[in-house]
Amino acid sequence: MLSININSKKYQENKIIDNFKLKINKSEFISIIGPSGCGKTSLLNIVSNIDDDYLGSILFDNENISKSNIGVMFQDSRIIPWLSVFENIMLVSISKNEEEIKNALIEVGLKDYINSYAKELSGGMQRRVALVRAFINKPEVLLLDEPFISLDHPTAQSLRNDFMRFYEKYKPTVILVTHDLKEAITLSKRIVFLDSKPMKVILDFENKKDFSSNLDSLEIEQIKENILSKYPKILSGDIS
Ligand SMILES: Nc1ncnc2c1ncn2[C@@H]1O[C@H](COP(=O)(O)OP(=O)(O)OP(=O)(O)O)[C@@H](O)[C@H]1O
Repeated sequence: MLSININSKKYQENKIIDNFKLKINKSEFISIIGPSGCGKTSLLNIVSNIDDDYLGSILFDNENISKSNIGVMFQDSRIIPWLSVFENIMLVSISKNEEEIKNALIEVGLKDYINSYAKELSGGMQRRVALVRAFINKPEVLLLDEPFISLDHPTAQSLRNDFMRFYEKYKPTVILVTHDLKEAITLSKRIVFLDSKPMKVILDFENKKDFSSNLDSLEIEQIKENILSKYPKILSGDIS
């Protein structure tokens, strides 16, 4: 279990998180939706150990999260442009297993680009490299900050499919931050809606849909409409 318990997070005198608690089961995939500025990125920074300037504790399997293997994926791919695709993955790989890296790149359709410079790839391909990088060390916890944003619809859709294949294979505990309610409904069985000042959970929604459906299906649209009509308070200008 991932146990998030943040008593306080401040930037200077501005307290953005106050007594926030969230428990996520092992291998559970949750989405987090909340208004801009409520503290989602700050939360991911704390869980991923990027930020240790807070009061509270983050435990995974009852141990401090700093002992866990954590993967991340952000809005931008954050790959190194002057290294090859292969070198970008090798750089972060713990096992340094060349065969494994090549197979993972082939699995996301980058067979012909393994030795290309990362800067030569399209935005969608760069995001695939970031996807392989996020999973290459078989993380126990995977944190995603809008990883499918700013891509055209088919590219985003195919990246989501690749992502779900890797998720099913390695089953990490996942937190996905997104503003896209349909994306959250399509990918995750639990959606946590937040509000701001300070950050708090306003709805912890269990998504009981059949997980084979795709984002453009009528079923997903209907679940979205149901959620929005049943819980109008979660409506914010940031949800699409
Ligand atoms: N380094 C910082 N210094 C000061 N204030 C910060 C810093 N980082 C974030 N904040 C403030 O903390 C609050 C939460 O920011 P955060 O980026 O975590 O929100 P968010 O929910 O991820 O927003 P968005 O959806 O727009 O990405 C905001 O009011 C922001 O201005």
